[in-house]
Amino acid sequence: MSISITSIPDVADAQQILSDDALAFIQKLHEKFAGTRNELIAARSVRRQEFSDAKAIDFDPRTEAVRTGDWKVAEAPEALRDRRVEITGPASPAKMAINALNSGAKVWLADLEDASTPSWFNVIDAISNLSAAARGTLAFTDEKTGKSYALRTDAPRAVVVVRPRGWHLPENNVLINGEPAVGALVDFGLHFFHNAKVLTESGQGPFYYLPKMEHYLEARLWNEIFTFAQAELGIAHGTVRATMLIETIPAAFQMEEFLYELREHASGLNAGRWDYLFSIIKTFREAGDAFIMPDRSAVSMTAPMMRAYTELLVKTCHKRGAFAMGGMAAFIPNRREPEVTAAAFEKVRDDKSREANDGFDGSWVAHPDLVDICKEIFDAKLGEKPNQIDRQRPEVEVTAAQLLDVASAPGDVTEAGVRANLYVAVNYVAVWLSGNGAVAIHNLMEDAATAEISRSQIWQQIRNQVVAADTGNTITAELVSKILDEEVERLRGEVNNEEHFKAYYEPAAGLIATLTSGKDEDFADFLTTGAYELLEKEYVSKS
Ligand SMILES: CC(=O)SCCNC(=O)CCNC(=O)[C@H](O)C(C)(C)COP(=O)(O)OP(=O)(O)OC[C@H]1O[C@@H](n2cnc3c(N)ncnc32)[C@H](O)[C@@H]1OP(=O)(O)O
Ligand SMILES: O=CC(=O)O
Ligand SMILES: [Mg+2]
Repeated sequence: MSISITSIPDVADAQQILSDDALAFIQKLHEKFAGTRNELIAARSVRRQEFSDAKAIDFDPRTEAVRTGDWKVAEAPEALRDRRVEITGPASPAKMAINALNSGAKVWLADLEDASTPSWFNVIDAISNLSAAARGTLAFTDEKTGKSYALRTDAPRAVVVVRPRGWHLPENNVLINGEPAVGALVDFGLHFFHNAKVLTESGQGPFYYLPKMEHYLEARLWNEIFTFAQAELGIAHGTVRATMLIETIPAAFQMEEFLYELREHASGLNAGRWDYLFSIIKTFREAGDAFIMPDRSAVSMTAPMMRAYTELLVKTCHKRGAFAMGGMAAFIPNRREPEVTAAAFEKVRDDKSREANDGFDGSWVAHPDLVDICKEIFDAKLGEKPNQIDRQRPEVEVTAAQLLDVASAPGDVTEAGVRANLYVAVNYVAVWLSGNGAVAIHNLMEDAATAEISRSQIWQQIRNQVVAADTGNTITAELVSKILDEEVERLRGEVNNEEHFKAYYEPAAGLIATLTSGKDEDFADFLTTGAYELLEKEYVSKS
């Protein structure tokens, strides 16, 4: 087997990050694990069709012994015993990495996933920033503003937990025998190769968040990867700690199995609510009325199916000695608009209070100005304790029917909701193509997961001939196409820069038009797969 790269991105230490030794490590990971990854990805769509045909999923009787057995995950290392507030955000640009590390949060989820466009520049810049952060040398001067950024030394910095790409995305800039590498293995492998030892020696470690898994065999694969990588670099078995996102509907039926598979490396589970909603829509997209979700803006964490999901997650984690981590409230403060900030603070306060009261051990925030609110709420709940893993929830009993009870979610499907979804989906993809994987739109954080909900809802509404509650119109491909044209024109006016519009918004609109058609052949498993192909095109910039 041979490994090559398409180019060296314009990042100061890119040569070193892409050294022969580092690439040889990626190649070994690929040789050992890419085949299994490919099989597991292929198995997803077979199972998805079965779930949709059955209009149901159930707990697997074959793994009953895991669910009833007496076992626990490995004890948390000191650096991960207190996770009451975690800030998420991309690891590139460096200023965001520094802002996150300095934010006062206990943990920084350094994101190469939902919040990141995986351009070659961004991937290598992220690894470069993570490497400098691990060594305490990360610094940055913003050429536009002249502002300098340095790591704080007056107070503890956030512990770094890296989220590699989901299993589905390739890395087209690393070729193994001429074929694209697996994005997740490149992200995991480069961070591990360069930083695992340094982090371990400094009292942290190679800590990861694992996204978008659909089956416990995918967790088993990660466990094998960790075991191999540790042995290969002479790092003690069990040094890696991974928090798995439960953010697909099949995964909700396998929380115990996920923790069991990774028990020697597991830190906990996270309730990734946005991808979870997307996964419900995706899995049951043609399964009829019982799975039609109300407008995205109407679905909240208090909907019965979301309560069932989070209650089961807390119960399962604490039974197994693992952390239960809350998810992302998408409301974003705005330093220039105090009333927006006040509204965001109130909504985030409600969200984090519910999570703390339910027994979560900590939660996520999307912006540095939200760290104090989350911290204050968990401080009040935890008192002197670093977490509330000792709080068992024996009273919680969650059935398959409750997890799948989409019909009870209050709210309607409206044409206004269709319009909002189209606006957000096109706008987000355009920003993504320009190199930013997260953006505030109408005071909400939008990232790959939230945009997935927007585009998949429309496909589902067309396919199931849903009637809009506000206009009485049936949502058809023709109606969506008309609204899409109107929203694209609106965006053209707002962007007010024809060159920029043509470079990013036109390809984004084309992609969204295809993905929302309601036709089987157009439902892509992931929006970012098509967007990634567009990234390759000449008119889309590298950073
Ligand atoms: C579904 C999920 O997976 S959720 C997890 C994935 N999503 C995310 O991680 C999104 C994280 N959040 C963000 O990326 C950003 O907050 C955005 C894009 C939503 C908004 O960013 P901006 O428009 O830059 O916000 P704003 O202008 O208020 O930022 C103020 C300052 O805070 C910084 N900042 C904002 N959010 C973050 C963050 N998450 N991490 C680090 N710094 C941040 C900005 O860089 C800026 O710094 P500066 O003053 O030094 O220039
Ligand atoms: O990754 C988190 C989510 O909500 O999706
Ligand atoms: Mg997600």
